[in-house]
Amino acid sequence: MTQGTAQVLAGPPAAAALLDEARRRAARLPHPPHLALVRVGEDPASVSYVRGKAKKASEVGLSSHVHALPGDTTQADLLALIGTLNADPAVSGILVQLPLPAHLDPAPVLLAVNPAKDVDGLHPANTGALWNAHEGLRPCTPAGIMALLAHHGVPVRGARVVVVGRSALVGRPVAGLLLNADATVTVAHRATPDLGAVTRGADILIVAAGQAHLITPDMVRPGATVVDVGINRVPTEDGRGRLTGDVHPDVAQVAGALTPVPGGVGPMTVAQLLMNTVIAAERQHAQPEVTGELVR
Ligand SMILES: Nc1nc2c(c(=O)[nH]1)N[C@@H](CN(C=O)c1ccc(C(=O)N[C@@H](CCC(=O)O)C(=O)O)cc1)CN2
Repeated sequence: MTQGTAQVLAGPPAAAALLDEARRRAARLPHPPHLALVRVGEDPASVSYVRGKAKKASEVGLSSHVHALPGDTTQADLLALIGTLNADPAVSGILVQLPLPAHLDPAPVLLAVNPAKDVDGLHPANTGALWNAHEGLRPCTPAGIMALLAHHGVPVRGARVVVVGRSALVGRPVAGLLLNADATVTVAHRATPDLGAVTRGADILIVAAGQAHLITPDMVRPGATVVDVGINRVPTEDGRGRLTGDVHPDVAQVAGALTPVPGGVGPMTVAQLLMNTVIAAERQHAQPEVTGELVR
């Protein structure tokens, strides 16, 4: 039972709209915004994501450079590169691809990025701004989810939203963005007893738990909007593997609307990164003093 009745909330058209806006706004700036992509090691998924980000950047008129560091790069060398990129006025945005190899501690690395260039929105200055509803750069997947819902006309204001997952990359920041948009937000996680009782209360259910098919049809209110953020690679007979989400395909029989995996939230992450780079470049153009090492 994989063919359902739920409306498909497709990512590509929403991503295309965001990319069009990024292209238009970038063209108004005196110089193309520049995105520095930092990757450490050769994790195949990270190699592919960073390559995709650089390709999309050039499609919307941004310049980019991939700083590919060897897998045995030290914390000090990585921090030194970030310092150089912070101080370079030609660099509009800096993204450090995650996860980093196990010997590197991501917290000081994210803290080292100038918040004005933090196009991943993960510096505490930006996460604090998010939770206080102040201006700042927003994390890409959460902001992409909000743009996806808006593109497909899903109202958030006043909705009961349940977020499953509390990661720094998705669960926590998307909860903050939803609160700022006047939703009533519940965050559930692995210690939540009777998860189904919580998720059945959702008008909008956002699942970023990293567990394939965690959400089954009995856990979804009929007609609810379900956003599947999971990207799980499951083995196939040909050995190539297949992507599947955190939401069981049969949920399409119950939900009113559902994001597919692939082709749902994923493309929004990259589009939002490029939009963030344009926003960062616009602010730096208006306020050149924040581009150096002054702002932490
Ligand atoms: N510094 C960051 N690291 C990571 C982030 C992030 O936002 N910032 N997010 C993820 C990975 N990611 C981007 O980096 C990402 C994941 C998925 C997609 C995507 O378009 N997925 C496609 C399927 C792609 C495939 O076939 O493999 C889809 O869902 O349709 C883009 C970006 C972790 N790291």
